[in-house]
Amino acid sequence: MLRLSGVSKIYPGKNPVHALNNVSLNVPSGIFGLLGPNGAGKSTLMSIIATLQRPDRGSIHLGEIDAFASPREMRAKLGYLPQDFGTYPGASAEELLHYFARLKGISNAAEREHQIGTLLEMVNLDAAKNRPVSDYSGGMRQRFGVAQALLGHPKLLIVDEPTAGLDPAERNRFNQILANIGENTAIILSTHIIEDVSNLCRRIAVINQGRIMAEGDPEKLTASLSGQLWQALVDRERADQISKSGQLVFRRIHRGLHLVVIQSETQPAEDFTPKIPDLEDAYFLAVLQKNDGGN
Ligand SMILES: Nc1ncnc2c1ncn2[C@@H]1O[C@H](COP(=O)(O)OP(=O)(O)OP(=O)(O)O)[C@@H](O)[C@H]1O
Repeated sequence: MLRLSGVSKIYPGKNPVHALNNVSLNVPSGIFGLLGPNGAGKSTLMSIIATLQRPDRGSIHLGEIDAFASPREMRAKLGYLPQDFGTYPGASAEELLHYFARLKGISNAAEREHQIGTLLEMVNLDAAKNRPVSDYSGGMRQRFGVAQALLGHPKLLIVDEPTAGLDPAERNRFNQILANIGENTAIILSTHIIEDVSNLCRRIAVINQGRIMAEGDPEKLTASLSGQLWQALVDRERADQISKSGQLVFRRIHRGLHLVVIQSETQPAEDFTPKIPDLEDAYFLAVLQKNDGGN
C-alpha cells in the first residue's frame, strides 16, 4: 500500500551527508519494521514519508496518492509519532487532543469527543486524561503520542523509535498497543531494538548508511542462515583474533566471557557449537555487508 521508489536525500553543507541512497520499498499492511543502527537514516526516511521534508530524488505513493504531488492528501491519510515531540506545559491530554483534532480538521464537536474518548481508552490513558502531559512518565507520553497520531483515522501510522528510554513494563505496554492498532492500520515502526521488531513485525527492512541492506519476512531471513552459524564462549584474546578473521557476525560479553558468533560452512573449531539463527544474526550480517564494499 505504501511504495517508495529510488528515494535519495543528501543533507548539504561543508561535509554533505548522504542520508538516503536510492531507497525502494514496498510496505504492505500490518506492522513493518525498519531496523538500523544510529545514523542509518531511519528518522530521515520517516520524516520524508510524513512529507515533512522532500527527498532530492525518488517518489512515494500511498495507494493512489502521490505524496509529493499531493502532500495535503497524503497528510490526511497518515499519523506520525516523531522521535521527540514537545507538549505545552500544563495542558492536559484531553485538552491537547481536542486542540490537535481541530488542527486535523475534525470540526464536528461530537465526532471529536467520540474519537478522543475511544483513543484515550485504547492507549490506557482515560484515567489520566485530565493530568498535564508535561507531567507524564516517558511511557505515558509515548502512548499519548500514539493517540494524537491516530486522530482522524489514518491509514498509515509512522512511529519513530517509540520505545527508546522506556522501562521494560512500559515498553511491553506500548508494544501491546501497537500490536492491537496493527490489526487494522498499516504501521511503520522504526527502531534499533531487534527484539521489538522480532515480536511485532511480519515484514522488515534493515537500513544502514542510507541503503536498504535486507528486506523481507523475518522468519525467512533467519531461515536463510540455517546451518551457517557457530558460537563459542572464549577469552578476550581469542575473541580479538576471531574478530579479525572476517567471519565474525557479532560478539558480546556473556557472564564475563566473550560470546562470539561466526558464519562458516563447516565447524570452525572444536569448542564451537551450531547456533540456531535469529533476527539479531540476520540484522548484524545485513549491517556488515556494507563494510564488505556494498557502497
Ligand atoms: N538536519 C540534518 N542536517 C545534517 N545532517 C543530518 C540531519 N539530520 C540527520 N542528519 C544525518 O543524516 C544521517 C541519518 O540520520 P537519521 O537521523 O535519519 O538516522 P537514524 O537512523 O534515525 O539515527 P538514530 O537512530 O540515531 O536516530 C546521519 O548521519 C545524521 O547525522
